[in-house]
Amino acid sequence: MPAAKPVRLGVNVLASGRHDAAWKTLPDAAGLSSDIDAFIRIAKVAERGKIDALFLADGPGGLVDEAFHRPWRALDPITLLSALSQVTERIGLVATTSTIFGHPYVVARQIATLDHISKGRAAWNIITSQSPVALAAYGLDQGFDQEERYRRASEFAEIVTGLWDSLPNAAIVADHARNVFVDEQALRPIDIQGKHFRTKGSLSAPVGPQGRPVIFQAGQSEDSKAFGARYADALFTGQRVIEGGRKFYADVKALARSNGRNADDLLVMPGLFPIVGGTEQEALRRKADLDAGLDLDFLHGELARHFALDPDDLPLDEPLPFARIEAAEPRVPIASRWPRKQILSEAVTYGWTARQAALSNIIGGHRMVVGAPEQIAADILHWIDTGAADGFNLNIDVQTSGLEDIVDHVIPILQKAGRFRTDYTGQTLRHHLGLAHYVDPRDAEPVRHVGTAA
Ligand SMILES: Cc1cc2nc3c(=O)[nH]c(=O)nc-3n(C[C@H](O)[C@H](O)[C@H](O)COP(=O)(O)O)c2cc1C
Repeated sequence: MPAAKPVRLGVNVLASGRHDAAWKTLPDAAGLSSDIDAFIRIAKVAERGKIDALFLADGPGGLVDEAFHRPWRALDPITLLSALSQVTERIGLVATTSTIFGHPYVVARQIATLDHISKGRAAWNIITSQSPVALAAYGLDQGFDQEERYRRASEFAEIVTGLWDSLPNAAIVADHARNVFVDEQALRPIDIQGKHFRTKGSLSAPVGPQGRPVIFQAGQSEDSKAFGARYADALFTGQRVIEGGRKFYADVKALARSNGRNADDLLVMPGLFPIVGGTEQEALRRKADLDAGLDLDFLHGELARHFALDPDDLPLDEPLPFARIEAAEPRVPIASRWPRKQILSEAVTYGWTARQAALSNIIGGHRMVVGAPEQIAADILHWIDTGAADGFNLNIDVQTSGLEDIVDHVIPILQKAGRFRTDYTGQTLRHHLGLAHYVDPRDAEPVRHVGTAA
């Protein structure tokens, strides 16, 4: 029988936590969005829990909508992770940047730099989003349609990955006698003249400790799956219902295989929003206490916005009008597509009212599970053992108390079951995630067949 799969866990780092009213329970919430000490505290607790990675999602430009209602993560992810790399030793560091804005050279250089300064713990999380506020921030009048968005993303990824391979360490000869430091002949410059981006030459940073930084990708559409199965090592996705999770998992693993990849080299990590208590009752009480601080009018409005309807179309205590919601689908903005699909999948499964839907983490979008540590651990293992996930990106309800509950009460159960590390066994994020050190195929050992001449 094959060994049970290890659980992969990331922490989606949000200033006050995922619960939209978490900030009301915290002192000094006004300063949280840009408080380096608060992020250091989160990083240290996560590393104490031997968690695979800190995951920094991001709004690519402009003040995010979230900021009008709760603390947001105001600090640039790459700069923040660079600082966190110096106060942690092992935990992975995942930085989100978009393929819509800026030039891929900059991203290749920044992530390569993070990989060097963290000694092999960096990952790039690719997003393709183009919110109106970000478009405005970058002076763009309009975004790209779906096909063009992914064509642009592919060019972006080709350039970033090509640049990451372009200055092999073997090229740094430091040869005193010949007065040569970098051997130009050993470089692997790229020359990509695309529709969206053009570049020529080599990166200014050498190949890093992982061979290549890890690549995550966040998305959900069919185009996103095809893109991720080609370029990513791990997919961050939103899945609220296990059947949908299994379908996504099977689809992307099949796509990876059809690209000639080993399906185990593409990890699937949906978001998960656990609310933990000593007992199920305590967890439900924690959730009820937090929910009491929510702004229901705002959430009702956001639910309507996800469905491209008016709040009056969604009376709070009536079942959701599914036919009307379906009819409005063509008007749904891109940013609402994935949360809409996920909220609907759960609402249809459980026959929710608008109130139940509005209170189901519609801003964060991810599946909520409320219970005792044993229940949370069992849920995680059930998804992994029935082909719906390789691990989860945890959205912590309140930082850092919720993370401490996971680290001190849920992770020990997974460890006891032999499904989660009791200590880090390697230095790099690739190692933590069970991914091989990356070797440029041009340097790979040729396959020798038994019985043939060398
Ligand atoms: C789980 C998940 C996480 C995402 N995280 C971000 C993010 O941090 N910042 C962002 O601007 N967009 C984010 N996105 C949006 C995606 O990059 C993409 O724009 C969106 O999914 C629409 O594209 P698609 O319909 O092709 O999936 C996320 C999407 C998903 C599914």
